Amino acid sequence: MTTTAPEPFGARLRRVMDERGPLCVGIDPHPSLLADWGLGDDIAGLETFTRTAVAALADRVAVLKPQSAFFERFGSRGIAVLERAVADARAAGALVLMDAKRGDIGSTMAAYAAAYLDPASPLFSDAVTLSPYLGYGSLRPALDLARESGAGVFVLALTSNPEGAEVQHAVRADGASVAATVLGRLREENAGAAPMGSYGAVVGATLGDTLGANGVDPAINGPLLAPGIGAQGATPADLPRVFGAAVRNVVPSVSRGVLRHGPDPAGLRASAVRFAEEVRAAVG
Ligand SMILES: O=c1ccn([C@@H]2O[C@H](COP(=O)(O)O)[C@@H](O)[C@H]2O)c(=O)[nH]1
Repeated sequence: MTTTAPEPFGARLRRVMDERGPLCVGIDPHPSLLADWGLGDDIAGLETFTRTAVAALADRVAVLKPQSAFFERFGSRGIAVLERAVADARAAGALVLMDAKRGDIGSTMAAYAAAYLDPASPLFSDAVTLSPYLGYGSLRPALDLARESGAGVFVLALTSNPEGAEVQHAVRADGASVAATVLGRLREENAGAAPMGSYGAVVGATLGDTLGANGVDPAINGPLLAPGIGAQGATPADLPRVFGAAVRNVVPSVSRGVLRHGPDPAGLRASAVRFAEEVRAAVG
């Protein structure tokens, strides 16, 4: 029996970015948003919020990014809502990036990889966010399983929050910063991939021109998830200054900035369209 290799995440992402534009919308059911939408801070509220957001957006944005923490806080019933959201979003044509920021020693990392990157898992997603702070090499089980299953990863490099710099700009004995080291490893992982690799980085849209000032090159021949647009103060117009020539691989991400326009599905869609237009105007 012959089996066909799955199409790599990088190729699938490039295609949906070309078709729909590169916007990623986060599904972050904050307690305050549930209240604003007239919903209870309970499992019924979580379910209505999530279904509404997915139904409004999954047939038009490139990527939906559920924030796992907001589902985990409801225990197993929250995870069931998350599983359903992943399936519904993928069925409507969006790629799902599970924002779980997992990272652990290699043997445990293999279990996290099985949870998100094994197609047999109920939480299988097109990609997952990973934290490299147990050492980039500890992520190997996830990197290998992603390659096998045609999934992707986004490794934290330079996060959008101001506290990240003290760790990420720290300089190693050889003079390279932690962030530049993570980006360099991803560049190696993506070498030779076309149209782009499946190993992405998280680089905040909030960073202004600090990348250049710190000698960090975001060109990794892979996708660059850029959170921080909207509630954290960045705008699509900031993207060229942050990313320079690598801006073509940027997946700009906004959560509360769109979700605050719910619960009316038309309001959510109109907001996503506005952000998408601003991205197109800024990036081309
Ligand atoms: O550097 C990072 C990495 C991840 N995030 C996540 O993105 C969303 C941002 O939500 P907004 O409402 O658009 O501020 C959230 O889930 C974060 O955990 C990030 O902000 N920065």
